[in-house]
Amino acid sequence: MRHPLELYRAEQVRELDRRAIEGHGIPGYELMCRAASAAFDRLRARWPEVRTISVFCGAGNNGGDGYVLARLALEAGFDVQLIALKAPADLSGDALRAAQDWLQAGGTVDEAEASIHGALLVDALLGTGLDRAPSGPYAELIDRINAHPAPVLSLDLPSGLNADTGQAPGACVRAELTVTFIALKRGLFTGGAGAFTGQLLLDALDVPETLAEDLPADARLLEAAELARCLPSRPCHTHKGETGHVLVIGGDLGMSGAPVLSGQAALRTGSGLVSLATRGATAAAALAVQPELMVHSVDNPDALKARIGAADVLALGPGLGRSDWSQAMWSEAMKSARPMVLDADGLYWLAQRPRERQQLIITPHPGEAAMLLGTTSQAIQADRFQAVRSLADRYSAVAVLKGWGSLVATPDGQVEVCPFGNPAMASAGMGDALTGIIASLLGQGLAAFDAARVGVLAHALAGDRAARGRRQILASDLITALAEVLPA
Ligand SMILES: NC(=O)C1=CN([C@@H]2O[C@H](COP(=O)(O)OP(=O)(O)OC[C@H]3O[C@@H](n4cnc5c(N)ncnc54)[C@H](O)[C@@H]3O)[C@@H](O)[C@H]2O)[C@@H](O)CC1
Ligand SMILES: [K+]
Repeated sequence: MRHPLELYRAEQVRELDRRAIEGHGIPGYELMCRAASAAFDRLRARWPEVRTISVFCGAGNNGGDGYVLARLALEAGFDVQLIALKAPADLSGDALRAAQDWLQAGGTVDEAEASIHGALLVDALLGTGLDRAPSGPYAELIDRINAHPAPVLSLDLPSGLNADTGQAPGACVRAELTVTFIALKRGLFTGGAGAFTGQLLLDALDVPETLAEDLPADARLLEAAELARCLPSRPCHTHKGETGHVLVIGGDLGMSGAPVLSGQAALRTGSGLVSLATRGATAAAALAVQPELMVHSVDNPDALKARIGAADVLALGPGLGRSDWSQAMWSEAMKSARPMVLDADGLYWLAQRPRERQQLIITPHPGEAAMLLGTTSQAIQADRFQAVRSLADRYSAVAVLKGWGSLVATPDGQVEVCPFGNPAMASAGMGDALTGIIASLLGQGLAAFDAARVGVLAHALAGDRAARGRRQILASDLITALAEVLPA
């Protein structure tokens, strides 16, 4: 049924649960038992030496999963401590039945304050039902779990994480392994989620293949194989005039490095010709760094117009600045109908003077996204899916929202999520490299959405390749690594 790359909102996963129960006659308690059993199998595979566990159960069905897992572990001869935030008698539905079966099997229930004695902690406090920041005993218990030295297995979601947004509104469990059920929740892949999930595994609970028919996924995960799929191999007679001429426009005084990085990235991604249109004073410095670039000193709009006439694709914004020169260059470039990637101060000018144009890709980080949508970066991060859709809609552009779990959206609401990339990439110039990669792909004939999503993917994979075991990499390291991740 669901392709494993398809991502859903919590409400859609509830609908899948409902269809399994009502449409296919699989009782809710049976699903709960399958979930617990799948998680217990993973627990034993991951921590084969562990025989003592502490299971933390909340008041809903996530807690029910915990009760069933506790019973399965008890029956398998484990020493099981169960700490509950609500007395079994106060539970309802399947969770109540799970708790009754636990007690029937001889299990006991500790209160929230009990000292924790497991060598492994199973987090079944909150799942997709989270509807507010944990407080009181929930927040205290989450803090105690995180302070405890034992590893944590989270059921369905790390408790405290919002399944839709990937944000934790308050305390949130930091798991070493998360086993998620039925379908992938979109919030597991962006925002702050990576800090909480640890390794992530999906178990679809053997529900019928047809369950997700007529239920379009909310978003889709990018996979590495897309690179080879979207970048066909080149015919033997390819020459440099056939692979797109990229013009990078930027490099105000003191900012000549940014367009050079974009230009280098475009060259490495496969552009045959890459030109820079930059300020007279910085042109010589740019040329000295990378002789394969064609560097033009452009001091007025007419000079830029001539350069645009010779190019196939524009990358507008790297180091563009906010001076009169910057504004004049921006206005001239925006008149052209060439496909364009707009980044950095190019986005600053767009926020000042919103306008529509065909074939536009915008690549803001959360701060720039906030500027474009007239809000704060906290508000952007609070719901990145909503933000990237708003950007694409408001600017009639393909929008890339950068940051962990980069998102790419079309104006009609399609969203793809990049699950690659790493914290060693948190350094200056990474965005300039991405701009150059995407512009290069546009120049090689990819449609705007493909150029953006495959560009984000290539950038993240090159970042992962360059980072292997390193704390920090430079944008130039990533650009060099592009050669290793792009198909020949
Ligand atoms: N049949 C099903 O629907 C299945 C559900 N499953 C499990 O059920 C979970 C969803 O169950 P529920 O919808 O009962 O939701 P949860 O178990 O996630 O939590 C809901 C309860 O927590 C309370 N709550 C929400 N936020 C809180 C907060 N910050 N602090 C304290 N309490 C809070 C709610 O008021 C409600 O009582 C899934 O994540 C999954 O683990 C699985 O067993 C698979 C089958
Ligand atoms: K949980």
